[in-house]
Amino acid sequence: MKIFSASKIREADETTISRQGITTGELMERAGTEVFLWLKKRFPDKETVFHVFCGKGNNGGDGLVVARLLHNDNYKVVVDIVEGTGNPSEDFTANFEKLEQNNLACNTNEAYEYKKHKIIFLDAIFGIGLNREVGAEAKEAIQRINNSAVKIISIDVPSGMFMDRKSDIAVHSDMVLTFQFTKLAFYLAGNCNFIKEIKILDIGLDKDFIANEPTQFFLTDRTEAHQRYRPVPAHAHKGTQGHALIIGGSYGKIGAVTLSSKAALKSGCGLVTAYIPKCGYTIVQTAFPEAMVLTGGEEHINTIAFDIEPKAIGIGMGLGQQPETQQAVLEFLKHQKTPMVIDADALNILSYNNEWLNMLPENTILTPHPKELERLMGSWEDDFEKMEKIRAFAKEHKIILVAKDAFTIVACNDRVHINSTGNAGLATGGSGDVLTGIITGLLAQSYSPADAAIFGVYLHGLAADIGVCETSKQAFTASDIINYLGAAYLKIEAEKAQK
Ligand SMILES: NC(=O)C1=CN([C@@H]2O[C@H](COP(=O)(O)OP(=O)(O)OC[C@H]3O[C@@H](n4cnc5c(N)ncnc54)[C@H](O)[C@@H]3O)[C@@H](O)[C@H]2O)[C@H](O)CC1
Ligand SMILES: [K+]
Repeated sequence: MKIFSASKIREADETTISRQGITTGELMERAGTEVFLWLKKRFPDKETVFHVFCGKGNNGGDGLVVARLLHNDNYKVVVDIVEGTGNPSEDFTANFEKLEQNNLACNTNEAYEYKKHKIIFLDAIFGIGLNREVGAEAKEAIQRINNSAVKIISIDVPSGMFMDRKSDIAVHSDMVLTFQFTKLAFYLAGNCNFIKEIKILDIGLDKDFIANEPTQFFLTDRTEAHQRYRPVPAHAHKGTQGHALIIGGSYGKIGAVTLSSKAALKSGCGLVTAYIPKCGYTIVQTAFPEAMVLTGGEEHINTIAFDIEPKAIGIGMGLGQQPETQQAVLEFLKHQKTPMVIDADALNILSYNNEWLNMLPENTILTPHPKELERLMGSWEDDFEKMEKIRAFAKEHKIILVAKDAFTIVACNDRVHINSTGNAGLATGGSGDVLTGIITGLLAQSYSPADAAIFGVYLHGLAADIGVCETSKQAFTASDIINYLGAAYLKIEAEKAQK
């Protein structure tokens, strides 16, 4: 799904208004109606009290439409107009006048006579138009909302959240009902306390505009994942499904390379060879009998040489950083042409030798966690700068950067793909090793590097989303990601079959 900037969203609005021959007020009515219908379905009990906080811009206008529709449908509605939210917009004013015509009073400050659990706060103070720091009055309203113990639903965006820079204070929403497009700011680590759940409401913006307008940002949702997914051909055999080579491991870290190798095979490739130091030979052969094993070095890898022809290579998991290993990795990378995923210690070795980055074959995939990312490309001030640096870094070195985080980012071909699956259960040792294995396995199956990275990250998160429902987040382990890969594939198959 495309992610547009606030200015592109405004353009989508204007195009829709002109192509569909409607007024801005009619579009606002449509947006408000979608919110109303969603609320009505979710909260059918007419004793529900909706306390609507409205700013004076168009987001507040949406709030007024919702308040009126709820009131006319016999819900209990309280409206507060928040001061210090700019000059009233035309459509805000028009809807404000309609409140009175519908006998709905504002700012009555009535104490609720209702039981607390039936109150919902609707947040319509600011939308995508926030363009300066929030002033005292709006801040007070945001704090009042946040300090309440009731359910908070934001219209379009949590009020106070900037779309293009770091936000200091914003509403902590339980649910954001956002119009037509998801927003980049929703996925940034610094904004994680502001949103629990997102629901995108279709308000009928112009389809051609959406399809044709370019953007650099995408959400890897179900549709994007399905487009990249490649079912196993009916006449496949192990020779056609690709051979993955996983290079890593050192004394005490053979588990990393074992996990990675298993994940590669479970992602669907035909054959897996693990290249490890000798100390791991019996461990890998025993723990993972499906793998073939090659060795180099005793307790750490000191040379990388083989006469097999893998279709993809994953390197770095549990590798260690012994001087001999560093030398072996650099020598190896120098001559590589095979599609490759570079992770963990192999990444660290690269970051001490930054000039080597330009020698990597085009579209090599790098999978750093935040600390490894910082070592590679330096630090960042905030999430927006981080995103920009990731994009520029991938472009400069002609590589694919998979920046692992709560919402993992894949930067490739001057585009940024934000993943939508996964959960805190993935914050567990070895989950990165599994991801590298999955991506390498997909590469071996002839997925393009971009598809392997984007779909691999999605699949990894989906396995965790399915898995934690049965294991809990606490008890979920990296091995569980591998165990639930099958369920993730089946879910994708079932979704595709439903279409
Ligand atoms: N396609 C859509 O998404 C639609 C969106 N709608 C809604 O419209 C808002 C955007 O409306 P806009 O009037 O541009 O902005 P806001 O309501 O977010 O508020 C801007 C308002 O507030 C002033 N302002 C900005 N920052 C501050 C500040 N820190 N302190 C005080 N005042 C501030 C600014 O000058 C404006 O006056 C979008 O989010 C949707 O909710 C349409 O209704 C339907 C289509
Ligand atoms: K809002």
